Amino acid sequence: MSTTPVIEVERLNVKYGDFHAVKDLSFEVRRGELYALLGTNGAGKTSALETIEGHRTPSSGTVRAFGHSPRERREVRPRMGVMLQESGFSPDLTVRESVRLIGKLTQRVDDVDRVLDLVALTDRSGRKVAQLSGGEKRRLDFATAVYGTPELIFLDEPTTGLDIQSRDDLWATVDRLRENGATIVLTTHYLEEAQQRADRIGLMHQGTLHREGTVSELTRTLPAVIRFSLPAPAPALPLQAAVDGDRKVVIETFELQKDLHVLLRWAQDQAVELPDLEAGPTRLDDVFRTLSS
Ligand SMILES: Nc1ncnc2c1ncn2[C@@H]1O[C@H](COP(=O)(O)OP(=O)(O)OP(=O)(O)O)[C@@H](O)[C@H]1O
Repeated sequence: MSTTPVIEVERLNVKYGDFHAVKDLSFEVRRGELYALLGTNGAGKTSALETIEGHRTPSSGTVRAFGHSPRERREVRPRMGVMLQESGFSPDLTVRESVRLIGKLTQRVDDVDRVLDLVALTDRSGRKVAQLSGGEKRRLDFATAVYGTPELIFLDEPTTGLDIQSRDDLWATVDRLRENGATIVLTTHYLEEAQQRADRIGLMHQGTLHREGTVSELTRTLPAVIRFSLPAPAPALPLQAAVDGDRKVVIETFELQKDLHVLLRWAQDQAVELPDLEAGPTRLDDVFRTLSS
């Protein structure tokens, strides 16, 4: 199997007139990976992805997909499925006509009924796009990415507007595609989805890639947190803590298990109850907050 990365981005810059939207962005996506490109609003994710997808020309830098420039459309386009934030299907087409059109535009081969079933739109196939609900439209957008089972799939905020069942269905489909070797590039503002699913994450802010790594690489630089309410009066705490005016306590620690043990032993010895006790590792949300702060 080839070890060439599926996507190689080197010092990519995207400018809109005077506005510098993507600044010296470099990253790679390896075959079979789920890479999540995350970031604050306006960070430049869509601009970067549109360039990789071949919809936009870089202001400078290089982008390669399967070792080719994305502008070599005939080489690259049939191998990549793209779910944009909005696909812009014609409102007058039916769902079935729209799905058939995906095949024509992408030059990928698939069975229209199979794809309709995959995105749970079989019973809407005769309906006009204009009559679909927001979630149904999003599932039709998903069809553009999965039609013909491409090797590389871009999902730009795929679950926005989807109910929980549709989200689960979408991720189950993505899991099956990955089992068959597909490479996925994801952007989402639902960080828990990236935390659960991404092999690696790139965090963008104001056009720049600030951090990159696995979830544990990104979160291990920040402390875990223990929280509880402290009844009054209470003996002195056994650990360094921040206590606010409502007697809510926050303990930050890099040794969660050890410090939790110390706290619980103290509470038992002192017969102190700890209402609202919760303890957990650092979440991606916390890493994210450090980006924009
Ligand atoms: N065609 C354009 N002309 C001028 N500015 C643009 C254009 N497209 C995007 N921008 C600007 O470039 C910046 C990056 O936009 P982009 O859509 O790439 O960000 P994003 O990370 O995808 O944001 P979001 O998470 O909000 O979708 C934003 O400030 C946006 O306003």
